[in-house]
Amino acid sequence: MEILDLLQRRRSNKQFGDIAPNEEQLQHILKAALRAPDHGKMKPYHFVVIEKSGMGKLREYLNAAAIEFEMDEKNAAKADKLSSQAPMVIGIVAKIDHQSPKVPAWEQIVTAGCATYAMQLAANAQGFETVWISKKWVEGTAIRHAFGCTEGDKIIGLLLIGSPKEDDGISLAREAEDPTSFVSFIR
Ligand SMILES: Cc1cc2nc3c(=O)[nH]c(=O)nc-3n(C[C@H](O)[C@H](O)[C@H](O)COP(=O)(O)O)c2cc1C
Repeated sequence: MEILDLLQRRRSNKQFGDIAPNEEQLQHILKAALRAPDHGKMKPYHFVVIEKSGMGKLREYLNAAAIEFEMDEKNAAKADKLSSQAPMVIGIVAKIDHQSPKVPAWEQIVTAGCATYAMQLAANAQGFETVWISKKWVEGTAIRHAFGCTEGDKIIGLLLIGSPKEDDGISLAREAEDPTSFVSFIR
């Protein structure tokens, strides 16, 4: 796929087939993350790859969060379902140095966000659907512990990745959007 076409028409999808990226495809995804713009070359992130065999554990962490935050039935059910939606999940932890004299926390979080988006695009480019999920669950004690978070860290997302549900390739927006109303110029 043409890179500009992907950039202009990518979309998220919560429906997945059974196939996860293989080792080589996963490496491409992770290597894309490492080239996110990064003030001070801090690499302020950590990625936790959850494969099919680890989904039972992810389910435990998310269910624990539902209890911890006293979620209503609807959200508890969503938390329970999340681990069965995609064949691979990558957890993204923003490893924030709150003492950095040069790079404020917000810049480090943006870098982790750019890394996440780079992973989405690298997955799309290899024929995989993705969706970035966060919600309150990612603040749970169990998942934070499992992801190796220290106090100042923030889990910014669970990136669900998998093959398209149907055999006809990844879903894309029909056409690029018109940016006119989001742009001004100084000339
Ligand atoms: C930081 C972040 C957190 C998100 N968390 C959720 C979420 O918890 N649940 C959800 O349905 N979508 C969430 N989204 C939005 C989806 O990933 C997706 O972008 C949205 O459904 C719009 O689809 P599109 O990417 O095709 O425009 C989040 C996006 C970002 C950037």
